This record gives sequence, C-alpha cells and structure tokens, in this order.
Amino acid sequence: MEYVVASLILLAVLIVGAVGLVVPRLRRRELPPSEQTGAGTTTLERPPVIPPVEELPPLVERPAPVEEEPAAPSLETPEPTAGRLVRLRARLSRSQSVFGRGLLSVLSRDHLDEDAWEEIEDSLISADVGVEASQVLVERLRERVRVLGTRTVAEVRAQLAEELTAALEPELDRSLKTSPHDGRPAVVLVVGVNGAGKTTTCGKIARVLVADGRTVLLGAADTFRAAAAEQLATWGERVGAETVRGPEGGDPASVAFDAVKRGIDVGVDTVLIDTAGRLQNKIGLMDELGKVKRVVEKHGSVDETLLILDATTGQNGLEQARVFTEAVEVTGVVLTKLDGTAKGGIVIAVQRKLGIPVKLVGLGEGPDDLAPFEPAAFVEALLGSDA
Ligand SMILES: Nc1nc2c(ncn2[C@@H]2O[C@H](COP(=O)(O)OP(=O)(O)OP(=O)(O)O)[C@@H](O)[C@H]2O)c(=O)[nH]1
Repeated sequence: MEYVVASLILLAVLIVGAVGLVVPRLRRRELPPSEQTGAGTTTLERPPVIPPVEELPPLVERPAPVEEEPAAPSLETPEPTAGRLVRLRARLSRSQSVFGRGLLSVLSRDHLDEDAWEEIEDSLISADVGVEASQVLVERLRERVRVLGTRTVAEVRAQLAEELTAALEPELDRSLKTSPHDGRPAVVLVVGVNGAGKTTTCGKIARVLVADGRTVLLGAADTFRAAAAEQLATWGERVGAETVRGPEGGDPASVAFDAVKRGIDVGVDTVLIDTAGRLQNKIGLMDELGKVKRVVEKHGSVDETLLILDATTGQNGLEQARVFTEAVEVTGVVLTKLDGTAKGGIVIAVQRKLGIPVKLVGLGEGPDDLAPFEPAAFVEALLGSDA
C-alpha cells in the first residue's frame, strides 16, 4: 500500500514537472521574436497587434470597385446644317434691335415725313449697310409705300423684308463646291486676315461637311502662328478628320501641296486648307497666297476660295477684303462674329461692294455656330417677330 502511494506521488510530481517545462516553451513560441534577448534584458509582453484601419472589415459592405474601361476617343456628331440660321437667330439680337425695333418703330409712325425717311436711312447706314445701298433701299421702300398706300405696320414690315432680301441678291449661288470630282477631292482654300476667325471657321466648316456625310482632310498652311496648326488639329480630331501639318515657320505652299496629295492618296471628299493672313504688305500677301494656289493646282484646280471676314470690323474689313480679292479669286465670303455686332447690315455691303456671295455666317464661338447663309431667313431674323 505504502509502495502504491509513493508511486502515485512520484507520478504526480513528474506530470507537474513536465507541464511546467512545456507550457513556457509554448508561450514563448506564440510571442513574436524579440529584437534582443541577450543576458540581463527583460522581455516585455508586447501589446496585441491592432490591424491598420484599412485592414478592418468595413462596417458597410462596399461594392467591389468596377474596373473602368479606358476612354475610347469618342467622335462628336455635329448638328445638321439645315435650319441652323433659324435656330441661331437669337444670336442676331444686337443687329435686330436696329432693324426690328429701330426701323420698324419709325416706319409705324402715323406720318412718314421727310425726317422719318432720313432717320430710316441713318439707321441703315449706322448698321453698316453702306451709304449708297441705304439710299437705294430707302428710295425703293418710299416709292412702294407711296404707290401702294401702305399703312399697317405688318404691310410695311413685309415690304421692308422684301427690299432687304432683294438687296442680298437671293438668286446668287451659295453652295459650297466641296464634292470630289475627276477621282480627286475638292480643294477649298480658306483666306483672310489674322484674327478674323479663319482657323475656327475651317474647323466649323469641317464639321458642316462631316454633318453632311463628307470625309474631310485639313491642311494647316498657317505656319506663321505656332498655335494655329495645333488648334486646327484639335478641331479635326473632334470629328475624325486628319490634319497635315508642316514645321513651324515652314513654307505654307509646301504644306498645302502635301495636304492635297495626302487627300488624294487616302481618298477623302474634301481638303480644307487654312492659310496665314499676314497683311504686312499687299505684295507679300499676294506672293504667298498666289504661290499656295499655284502649288496646289499642280494636283488640279482649287474648287473654292473662301474669304473670312470679321463682321465687327465693318467698312475697314471691306478694305482689307479687297486686297485678298486682288490676290486670289475669291468665290465666297464667310462673315464671322455677326453675333457680336449691331451692324448686321454689313452682309449687304459686302455683297454689293465685293460682288461675291456671302455663303456662310459665323454666329458664335461654339463648334456648330456657323450657318449656311439664306437671305430671306437672315432678314426675318434681323426684323424679329416683335415688330
Ligand atoms: N463671337 C464669335 N467669335 C468668333 C467667331 N468666329 C471666330 N471667333 C473667335 O475669333 C477668335 C479668332 O479666331 P481664329 O480662328 O483663331 O482666327 P484666325 O483668323 O485663324 O487667326 P490667326 O490664326 O491668327 O490667323 C477666336 O477667339 C474665335 O473663337 C464667331 O462667329 N463669333
């Protein structure tokens, strides 16, 4: 019996000893290794490691982030050209106050005496219609009112509209020659003084053509202003049109030549060439534009030469325009910035003085603020509906 008790005690001591040896080892293994455990150092218990905030499970389940597709270069769809002038008529509000409110309020007076007719003539002149054209217009209107005995405002308005429309020569051909022919693209030269809106208008015309289903290539022959080629290329990219450029300060004629060649090679419908418009002197300008035209014509004739005129420069612009018409054969005028002037009558003066049809009008800085010019719709917009 005593022998059994002694054995049990011995067994208990052995178990306690074994547990005492194993447990500290296990504890030590659970702790991360201390940096220095040399003799004489005390190993302190480390605080529990708290995972950084971002590793904590979110309170609210967040949806898995959606992988964004790389943005594909999206092409813009320009507005259709039909009816643009009507849609943009409000842009003529400054000119409209002269024609619609000014002229019509005089014409609606009970007695149209000599002073009233003079006032009407002055209004037309100040709207840049031009002295001679204003006199002719007033004479014709005065005669009609006298012969027909017109009295109501609506009748006078209708007669004024007819006279203004007639002065804009509605029978002139205003179509743009932009269709390919003889197996090559149509070539359009864009000329005008710097700042008139040439590059912008080139870009807008490219959009007009694309809207009408044409393929276009742009030639940045304005090598004079560094940013012009960049500006033109940006317009082109927006509608998927390629731009041919040359070195800054390079020969404009050579860029124009390369652009037409490229247009023929890739088979576009129309090549639009933006030129530089330095007016340092007439001879220089004539030389430069003449050379561009001659060089381009090695590929075939130029189909359209559009002169860009800033409507806000009024009669001064007309003088500059004349220099261009002497340098190259201009086939159409684009009158820009009509939205920024009360002198919408300049359209009449331009056609009368230059004998060239206004084909397009710029009515703002937006990409589609360029409208085909339609005399009757333009006059309606000038006279407004509040007459
Ligand atoms: N309000 C208004 N601004 C216009 C119109 N057309 C062009 N502009 C502005 O006129 C300024 C000059 O236009 P550009 O196209 O750079 O003129 P540019 O003739 O090419 O000038 P250069 O490249 O220096 O020869 C720009 O700020 C255009 O946004 C328009 O119809 N209305």
